[in-house]
Amino acid sequence: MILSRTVRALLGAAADTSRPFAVWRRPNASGAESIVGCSAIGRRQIFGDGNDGPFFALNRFVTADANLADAIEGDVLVRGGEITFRAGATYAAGPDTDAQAALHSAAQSRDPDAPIHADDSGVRPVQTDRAAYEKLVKRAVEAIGAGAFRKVVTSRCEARPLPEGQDLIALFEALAAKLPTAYVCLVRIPGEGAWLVGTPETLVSVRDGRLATIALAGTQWAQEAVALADICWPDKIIEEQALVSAYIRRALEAAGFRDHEETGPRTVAAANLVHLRSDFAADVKGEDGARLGDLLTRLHPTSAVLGLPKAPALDFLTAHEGYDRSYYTGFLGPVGFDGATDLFVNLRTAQIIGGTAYLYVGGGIVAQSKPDVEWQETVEKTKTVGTVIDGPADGPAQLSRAG
Ligand SMILES: C=C(O[C@H]1C=CC=C(C(=O)O)[C@@H]1O)C(=O)O
Repeated sequence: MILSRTVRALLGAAADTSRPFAVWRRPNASGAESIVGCSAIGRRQIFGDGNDGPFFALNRFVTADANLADAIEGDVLVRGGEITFRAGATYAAGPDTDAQAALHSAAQSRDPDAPIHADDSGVRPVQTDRAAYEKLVKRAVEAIGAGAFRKVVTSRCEARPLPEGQDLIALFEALAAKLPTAYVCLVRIPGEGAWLVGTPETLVSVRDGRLATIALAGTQWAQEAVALADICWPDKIIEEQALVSAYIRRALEAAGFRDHEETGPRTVAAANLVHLRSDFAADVKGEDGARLGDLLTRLHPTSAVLGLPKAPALDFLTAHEGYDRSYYTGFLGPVGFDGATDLFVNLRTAQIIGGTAYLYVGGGIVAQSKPDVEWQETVEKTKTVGTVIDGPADGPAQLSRAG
């Protein structure tokens, strides 16, 4: 998937004029879609009254209200390669406002081949080295042993330099080519760098009157060629994933979606990794949004990114994790875009500030977890986005080994 020169020029003009944009390729889709905001990032309610998208939502790991997100307004949309501009309640082929006209004219005079960079400003996250991460995991296992919680998801950040003059869109295209089944997106936020994401995890999707969510947990990585169906999971991981499924089931029921369907767990591939995944679906035809908003606030952050029970797990992370996750393990995605809302957990992700990519990675810790294995799991997880940061794209990622 290669963005057209016209779309490249539009996104480049947005970057040059400090306007936020998001460009994404949905799982198994061939083309990309985009939203460009003509104003700075604002705040929007995702589900509920007054939600008249489209906009692109971004929420942080720690948030007072998951249903109230940072938002890139849908002032300009790109669908099927076609650019349209918001004109009141509809979209037109040409600009309708002065801000849209200014963006359009900046796009027309921009060299489409000129690279698009991330701003060099933004708060750079603190990195955690191997010794400190293993100490964190050991501490988490001790807290579980002392009965503080059953599971906690610890994480860390690692910086990698980008090649000189690296183009953000080239990184996005390379990642999309590598990860055909992931949700791949690039969000450029003036003053805060950009996020490059290749996530396997849907948080909530609502389209055609159906709601879908998943419980994703447990990680193994490649050792030798094994068919997905033949991959065995230790009891520790089966229990860890079952905890996440139980948590999602409870959230669905508490929000009033009692007649939901559940399938799985089954093994799924995500780049060089495999996970256990259960799928949940419910009929939401005629919903006014209140129950969906309630569900979102119950789901986020799920026990796949925080732990269980949530409150003591968060207290532990606040006290010991030692850095700000920012949008990592938050969620993002288009809202009210062609009548659908698709939110994904911000995993397998890098924040790019200037010429540096900050990779965020983590893993679920339970009573039997071993610090060195948990460290290795985070190293394996850096490879999902790291594959395009460290080298050129060479076709879709293959699961060659499992263990
Ligand atoms: C927290 C991450 O992964 C989560 C999602 C799938 C599997 C996970 C695990 O095996 O621990 C994590 O819960 C991450 O990739 O940074």
